[in-house]
Amino acid sequence: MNILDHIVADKRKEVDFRKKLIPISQLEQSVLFERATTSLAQQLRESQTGIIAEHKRRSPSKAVINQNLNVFDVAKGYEHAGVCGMSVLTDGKYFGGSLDDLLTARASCNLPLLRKEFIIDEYQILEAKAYGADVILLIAAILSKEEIKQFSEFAKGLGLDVLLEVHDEAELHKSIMPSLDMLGVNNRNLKTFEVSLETSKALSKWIPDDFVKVSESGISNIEAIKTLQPYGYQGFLIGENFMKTDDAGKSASAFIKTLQK
Ligand SMILES: O=P(O)(O)OC[C@@H](O)[C@@H](O)c1c[nH]c2ccccc12
Repeated sequence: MNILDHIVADKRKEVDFRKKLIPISQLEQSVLFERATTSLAQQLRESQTGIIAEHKRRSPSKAVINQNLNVFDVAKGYEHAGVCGMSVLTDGKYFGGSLDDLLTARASCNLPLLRKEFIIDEYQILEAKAYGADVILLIAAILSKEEIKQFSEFAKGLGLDVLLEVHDEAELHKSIMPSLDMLGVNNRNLKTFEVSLETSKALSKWIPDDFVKVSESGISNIEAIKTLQPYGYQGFLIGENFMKTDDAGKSASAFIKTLQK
């Protein structure tokens, strides 16, 4: 089994347990369930910079990135920096995140929030909504075409944007459907952790213009963005580069200022 198989196997157990603990009716009673969401896709279309900044404490590929920052400050800092949206890792076992992190980010800023999670069940989409997300991530590598359709339509019904993540041509071809807002190309192979911006370049031509193109992972400098923009990318998901510093918001701010020059 590769790491992704392990994550998904653990996730199935976790979701089964959560379902027993908190019934859907309770999730639907969250005040946030009625909140009007903000479209990240729209923000990216209107932006010159397109930065989606992530909160990530650790990852299976890098071990600890930073355990010392608090989500409330990071969210405020990112908002202040002028990012388009924030991604919040909610997986606990492999990334050290939680749904509480999402809630804290929601309480701290008005940015569109992406629930960064390994979604394998509609229940997790209801959780995303109940904890203040505006966007969900769907990962093509762990879902069938039918699941992508079912989950994305379900999310759209709740007013959430959908970012669909792919890593190769086959995943992309099975995924293109009208219920998605953004197509993300992950430069990191989640099975081997290899990172290459070439992945974004190679796949861009297969992404129809009606989707906002997002390049994810391994972006650590302005040059990477300048290289990817001509390929039609309008969104750039950056985690480690900001999170590894003492002040993620400040790093994002400096990055965006340089990008605007
Ligand atoms: O820290 P980086 O290299 O800037 O990457 C951020 C983000 O793209 C990455 O965390 C990510 C992309 N897709 C995922 C799916 C699950 C978990 C994490 C991810």
